[in-house]
Amino acid sequence: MQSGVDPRRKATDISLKEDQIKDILQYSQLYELSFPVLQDLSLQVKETGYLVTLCDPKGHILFLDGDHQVLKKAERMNFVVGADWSEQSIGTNAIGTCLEVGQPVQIFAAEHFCVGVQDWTCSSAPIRDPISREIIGVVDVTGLWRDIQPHTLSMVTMACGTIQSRMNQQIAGARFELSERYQRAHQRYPGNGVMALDAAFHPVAVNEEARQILRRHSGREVEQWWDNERIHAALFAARSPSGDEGMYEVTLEECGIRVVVEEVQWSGRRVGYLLILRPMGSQKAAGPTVAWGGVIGRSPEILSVISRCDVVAHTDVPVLLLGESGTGKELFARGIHQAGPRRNGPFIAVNCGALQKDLLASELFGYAPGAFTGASKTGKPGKFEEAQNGTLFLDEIGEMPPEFQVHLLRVLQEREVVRLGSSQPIPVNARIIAATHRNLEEMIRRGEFREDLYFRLHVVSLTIPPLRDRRGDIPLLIDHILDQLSKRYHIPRPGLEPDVFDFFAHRYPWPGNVRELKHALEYAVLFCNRVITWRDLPETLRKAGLGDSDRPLAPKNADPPVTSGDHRLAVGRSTLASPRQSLPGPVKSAPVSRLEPDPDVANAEPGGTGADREQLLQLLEEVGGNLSEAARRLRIARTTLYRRLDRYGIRKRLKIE
Ligand SMILES: Nc1ncnc2c1ncn2[C@@H]1O[C@H](COP(=O)(O)OP(=O)(O)OP(=O)(O)O)[C@@H](O)[C@H]1O
Repeated sequence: MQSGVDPRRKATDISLKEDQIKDILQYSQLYELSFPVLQDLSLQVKETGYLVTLCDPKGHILFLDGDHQVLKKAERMNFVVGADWSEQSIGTNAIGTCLEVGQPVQIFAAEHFCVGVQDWTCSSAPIRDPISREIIGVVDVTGLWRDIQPHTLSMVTMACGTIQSRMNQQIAGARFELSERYQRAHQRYPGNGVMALDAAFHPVAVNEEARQILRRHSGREVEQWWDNERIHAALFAARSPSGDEGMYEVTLEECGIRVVVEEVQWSGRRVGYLLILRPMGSQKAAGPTVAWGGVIGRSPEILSVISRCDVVAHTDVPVLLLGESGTGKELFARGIHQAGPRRNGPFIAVNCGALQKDLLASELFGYAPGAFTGASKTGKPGKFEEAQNGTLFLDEIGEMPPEFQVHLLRVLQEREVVRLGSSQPIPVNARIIAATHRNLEEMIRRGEFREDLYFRLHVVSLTIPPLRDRRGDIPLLIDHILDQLSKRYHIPRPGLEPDVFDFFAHRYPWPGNVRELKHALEYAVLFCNRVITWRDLPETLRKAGLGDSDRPLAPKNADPPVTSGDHRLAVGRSTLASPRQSLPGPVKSAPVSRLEPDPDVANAEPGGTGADREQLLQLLEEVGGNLSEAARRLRIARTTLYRRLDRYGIRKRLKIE
C-alpha cells in the first residue's frame, strides 16, 4: 500500500500553492457548506490541542484551524494548507487511508507509516457527493498522540453527516429551482421545446415540443441527440466562466435548430441550464424576444439584462437601473415587478426630477389632516404608502435635491414613513427600484449625491445598454412598433424603404434610444404612404441621414422616389419594403406634398382652417411625431388630438391610402 514511500520521511510534500488554493476555495461548494460546520468543530476541540482540517479528494489540505502552539508543531511535518496527505505521498495516515478505504478511520501514533508522523493521532471521515456517492472531501481532526480522546472519530463522523445533509438540502433546493424555472419556461415560451439540465448537463426534464422538434429536425430522440460531446461543446462554449447567470443563443446548423441557453442559479451558484429549442428559420420567435415584461430584444446584451432582472425579481433587494434616457429603464422596472411575488400589489412610479422641491416630502411621505394651508381635511397617503405590498419606482433619482436625500435614506433604513404634520410612524413594505441616466459615482465625488443613499439603492445595479450597442435588436423593435402602430391607427402595417431601414439599423446612433425610435416611427407612420421613405421622417433624422451619406435626399415637399409601378406596398409582416419597389433614386415631380395642407381636407370640418392644420402639422414635426407630447403642448387629451387629426384628414388619409 505504501509503495515507493520512504518510511524515514519526516514531512510530506506541499503541492498546492496559495493562489491555487484561493481559486479552489472561491468556487468550492464543499468548502462553502463545510465552513460553518468546521468552525463549530474547531470550537468544540478548542483547548484540547487538536487541529481541524478539510481536505480535497486527493488528500490536499484546504482548510486548517486549531491551537496556535500545536499548529507550529504540526508545521514540522508539513501539516499545512496545500500539503499532500495522500498515502502515495506519506503512507498510512488517517486522511490518505480514509480516501483509500472510503470509511471513517483513526490512525494512532506508530500506526502511521512514516516516522515523522508517529507523534500524532488523527481521525478522518469521508464526505460523499449526494448523487454520485463519490468521495468529494475528507474531514480530519489531528492531535499529539498523548492527547488522544476516545470520542474524536465519532465527532468527525457526525460533522461529515452534518455537511452531507447541508449538501442534500442544497441539491434539493437547486432541483426545486430548476424545476420551477422549467415550468415557467414551458408556460412562457409556448410552442418551443424546453429542456432542463442539471449542472453536470444531465437532462432532468424535457417537454413534448422539444422531443418533436428534435425528431423532425435532427431525426433523433432527445437521449440520442444529447449523447454527443460536440453538441455539449457547441452549446456551452459560450457560457460565462464566472458562473454569472446569463442567456445566449446558439445555432446548431447540423441539427437545423436554434437553442437559447439560460443558466439557472440558486443561492449564488450555477445549478443547471434551460434550453429553449426552436427550428431554424421558424418565424416564431423563441420566447425571450417578447416574453419578459414586454421587453423586445434578442441581443446577448439585452438577454443578459433580462436574465439578471428575472433573478432579482424573485428577491426583495433594492435595484438600481442605469442607462441612457429612453433605453427602457421603466419598462424593466415594471418587468421586475411583474415577474416577482409582488405582482399583485401596486407599481407606483415617481419621477423625482419632475416633482417640485417643496412638494417632494408631501408627495412621497403624505401628510396628516390639515397639515398645512390648503391640505385636504382627511390627509393624504404618500407614494411610499401607495406602494404598500408592491413596488415603488424612483425614476430620475439623480435629480433628487441633496437636502431631501437624507429623508429618503431614513425611510429606506427605518422602513417606515411619518406623514407631514404627524408624529405617527407608518410601516412601509415596498420594494424599491431606482433609476437614473446620470453617473451617480461622479455626483458623489462632486458632493451632489449621498454615498450612503447610493449604497442603499444599489445593492444590485443593472445597466441597460444603449440601442446603438445592440443594433441586432433594432429590426425586432421596428417590427414590434410598426405592429402596434398599425393596430392603433387601423392601417395596414407599413414597410420601410431599404435605404431608410439600413440607416435605422446600421448607421443612426439613436441618442434617444428606443423612445426616439418609437417617436420616429410614430411620426413616419402618420405621414407615410404605406412605405416609410426619407421624407416621412422627422427633420432631425432626415438631416442626420443627409449628413450621413452623400445620397440626395428627397426635399421636404418632394414626391416619393419613383420607380416602375410605384406602388410601394409593405409586404406581409416584413419590415422592409421590397427593394424592387422603392429604390432610392432621383427625385421626380412633386404633385402633392404629404406635409403640406391638402386642400381637399384642410377645411373639411367646420372650425378647421388650413392654418390650424398647418400649425398642427408643424407641431407634430417639432415633437418628432410624439402624439403624447403634442397633446401635452396643446394642453388637450390624446383622444382630442386624435379627433383633431381626423378632422384635418391626417388620420383619414392614412386610412384611405
Ligand atoms: N426593449 C424594449 N422593448 C420594447 N419597448 C421598449 C424597449 N425599451 C424601451 N421601450 C419603450 O421605449 C420607451 C422609453 O422607455 P422607458 O420610459 O422605459 O425608458 P427610460 O430609460 O425609463 O427613459 P427615461 O430615463 O427618459 O425615463 C417606452 O415607450 C418603452 O415602452
